[in-house]
Amino acid sequence: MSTPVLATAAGREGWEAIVGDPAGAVIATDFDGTLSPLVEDPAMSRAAEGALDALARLARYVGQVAIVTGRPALVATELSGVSGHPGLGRLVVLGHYGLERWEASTGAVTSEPVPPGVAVARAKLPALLRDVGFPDAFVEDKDSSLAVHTRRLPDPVGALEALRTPLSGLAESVGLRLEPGNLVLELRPPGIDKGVALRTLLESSGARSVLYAGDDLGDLAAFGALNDLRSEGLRAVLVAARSSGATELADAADIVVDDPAGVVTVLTALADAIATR
Ligand SMILES: O=P(O)(O)OC[C@H]1O[C@H](O[C@H]2O[C@H](CO)[C@@H](O)[C@H](O)[C@H]2O)[C@H](O)[C@@H](O)[C@@H]1O
Repeated sequence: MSTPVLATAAGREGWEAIVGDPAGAVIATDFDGTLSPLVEDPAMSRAAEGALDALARLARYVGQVAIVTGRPALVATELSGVSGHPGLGRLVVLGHYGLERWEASTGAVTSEPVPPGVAVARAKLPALLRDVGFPDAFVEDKDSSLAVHTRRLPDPVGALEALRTPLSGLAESVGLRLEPGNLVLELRPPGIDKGVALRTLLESSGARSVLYAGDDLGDLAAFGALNDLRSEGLRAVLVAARSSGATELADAADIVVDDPAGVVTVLTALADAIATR
């Protein structure tokens, strides 16, 4: 498979660094919209065809392969099907934007404590949604955070906008942060994001290079951290999938693809390049 179009010199340097020194590389990818096509019901997300095989091929050569997701680590593990997948025995899943870490080698999850504000928000949320006219908004209770989805409402974008201010008020009143995503508003603990999670992973694995793929606003923090780390000498390839339509991410990427199938193509091309170097 041929090398994908790398729009920037920094991206080309990152790609060459990974191919030339795979043992020093981390391959990290978001789950929803990047490894798995977006679907109406979050419980129905599955890894795209070929995604796990592409990751497993890369895992033979690189220092670390990881999924960095807003999902709870065990949920992402289950939906993606990574547990027990051949070749993914060293994979890690950083869940809840880094609050949790699942290791394929042990099957164990480590996690930070959940702030008490989550329980208060959980109790107040149904009445708030009723009061503002969206009693049918789907609330995904992720234990450490609460995601209010509008995808299945009659006017998903209008509902998202109408819910932003009241949910922001609720989050603030209980010490949480409101984070927007693709037709979702999440009330989650402060101080965690994919930038912090990825930086910690890269430091602990002594990475000299990284490829990170994402699709949504929650991935901007990871892109930001990688841009900062580039000025400290890390080589990086930033991949954006257009799944969620977050143009900010595509604008900041070295490689832009349409969807998870495109991400699989990029991962496969990288594995091919390493295998034939
Ligand atoms: O960090 P990620 O792995 O991308 O997770 C971000 C959120 O993804 C999920 O919501 C998104 O995907 C759903 C399934 O395709 C879709 O229905 C929803 O509209 C999207 O926003 C997940 O449900 C959230 O918990 C994650 O935080």
